Amino acid sequence: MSSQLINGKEISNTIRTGIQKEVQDLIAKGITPGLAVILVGEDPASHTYVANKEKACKELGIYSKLIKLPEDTTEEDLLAQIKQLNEASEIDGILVQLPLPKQINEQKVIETISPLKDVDGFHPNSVGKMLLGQETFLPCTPHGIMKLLEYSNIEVAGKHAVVIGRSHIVGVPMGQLLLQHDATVTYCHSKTKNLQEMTKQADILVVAIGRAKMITADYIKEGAAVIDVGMNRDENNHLCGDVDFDSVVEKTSAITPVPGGVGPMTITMLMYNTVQSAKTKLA
Ligand SMILES: Nc1nc(=O)c2c([nH]1)NC[C@@H]1CN(c3ccc(C(=O)N[C@@H](CCC(=O)O)C(=O)O)cc3)C=[N+]21
Ligand SMILES: [Mg+2]
Repeated sequence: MSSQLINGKEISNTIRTGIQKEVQDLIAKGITPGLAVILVGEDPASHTYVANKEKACKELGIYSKLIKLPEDTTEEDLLAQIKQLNEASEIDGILVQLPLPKQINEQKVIETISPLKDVDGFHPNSVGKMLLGQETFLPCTPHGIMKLLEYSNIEVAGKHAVVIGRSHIVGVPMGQLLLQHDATVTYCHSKTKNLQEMTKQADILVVAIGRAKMITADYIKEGAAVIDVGMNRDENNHLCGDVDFDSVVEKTSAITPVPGGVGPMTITMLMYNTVQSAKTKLA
């Protein structure tokens, strides 16, 4: 079967063109959207993601403020920084890059961010609203995946969607958004028995495990759409996903690559949320 390559880079660019227009309109009205990114420590992958976020802001005309803090930053100092940003009128969105060093309680950090500036959609206030189907900031990766499906004309309603992974950042909200679009949703995780039996029922399979190339052809139903959230390094230090792309591609009707699939969409939806936040300043 011939498979559709879901080009996240291209879909991102299409959506970013629309966002750029919105930014220009806001700037014309005296409002420059602003995003603050706090990066604690020296994790190289985090530095790459943050650099990509900065680049996207620059391209779209969004003001970005990067705050780099040392690995040994205290929780108290980080919370104080966040509180300042909560009050800063030039800042519409606050993102604290995860994971954080072990001396810092992530949940406490997330709950300190003003829900009005929670462009990651991780605050309990945002999570609760999402669960209830109320308007709020949606978490960027699951929201980006819904956009990939939409722009690729992959129907969700009535389909069996299987999500592997139950993180608060990806798996759990992913299943919820798919449910809201009328999919039948199954969650799988590390304690799931007979994972292959589950995934072989998926019309739409979303993989967010964090293990390089774990999902091979044996896990895939013929004609499935496969979305790979993984971001790993293989034995040659090349970026790769959780899906063994070469093994599964022929069985799929559509599939995302890594890189160039979900990653760019995560950043695009962050830009989207930041602009949505800035728009609340309009009279
Ligand atoms: N508070 C918070 N919010 C996040 O949204 C968040 C986070 N913490 N911590 C880490 C994860 C991961 N993440 C990615 C963003 C962009 C790419 C991305 O741009 N990927 C490119 C390639 C990147 C590369 O070249 O290494 C691609 O897939 O094409 C990947 C991963 C956001 N995250
Ligand atoms: Mg993380």
